[in-house]
Amino acid sequence: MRKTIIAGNWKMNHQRAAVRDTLTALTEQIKGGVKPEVIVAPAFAYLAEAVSLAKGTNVHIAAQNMHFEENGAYTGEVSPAMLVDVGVSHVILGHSERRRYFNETDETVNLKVKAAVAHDLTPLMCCGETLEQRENGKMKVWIEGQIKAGLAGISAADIKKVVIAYEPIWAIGTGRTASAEQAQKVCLIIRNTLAFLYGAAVAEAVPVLYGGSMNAHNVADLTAARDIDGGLVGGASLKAAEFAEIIAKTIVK
Ligand SMILES: O=C(CO)COP(=O)(O)O
Repeated sequence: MRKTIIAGNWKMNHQRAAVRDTLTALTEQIKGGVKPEVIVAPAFAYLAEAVSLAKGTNVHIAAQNMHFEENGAYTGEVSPAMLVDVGVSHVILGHSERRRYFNETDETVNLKVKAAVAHDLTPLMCCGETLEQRENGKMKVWIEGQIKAGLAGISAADIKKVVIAYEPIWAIGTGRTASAEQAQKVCLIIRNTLAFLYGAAVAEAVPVLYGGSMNAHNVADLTAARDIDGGLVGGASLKAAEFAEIIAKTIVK
């Protein structure tokens, strides 16, 4: 059975007081036994504080990015070892905003996925197509390419430590969610690509999440789909009550 995961990507939102208030309220609201695994990704500045707030609760803390090197002259960067050192357990890699605004490529994403796995950090590797690619019939080839390139050199043993997030760029922050049918179709493409690379049994074990305007109204529909194993939630994860509702309505198959 695959894990079901709901992850909140806070992006560049929430300063110290809001991090504290939201995490405290969230852990309170979901403490009575939670079915999906819950992850929250605050900004770098608050990771240590978030880890200490989440200690002893069922919320895991993720970073939103990292460098692939251990240390060195990389001004402004944070290494995998530093994330582990502060108690972070997961890391979002290759988000489309990082690809678009910070020149992330499949090659750098791949180096980061390898580094994460080597440090026992669980990577949430993102992929997703633009509206133009979708409308031009290029979605399948694009997604397969992102998965293959992002996972190059990752062994069958290590892929079991990886989570994939399908985030169609046209659905992020737009209020325009992919329908459950559209999202399932792409998550199946991803699983078939994993099966091509690692065999069907291994592919069945890898969680594939959907992200893009996910909310309390659409989460049940989306997570009921066979190959959607949870969500990577942006805007709707910023308020504890709304995020807790999403978690509560997630279908764990
Ligand atoms: O990018 C996302 C999560 O990583 C999705 O963002 P929204 O849920 O705000 O569309």
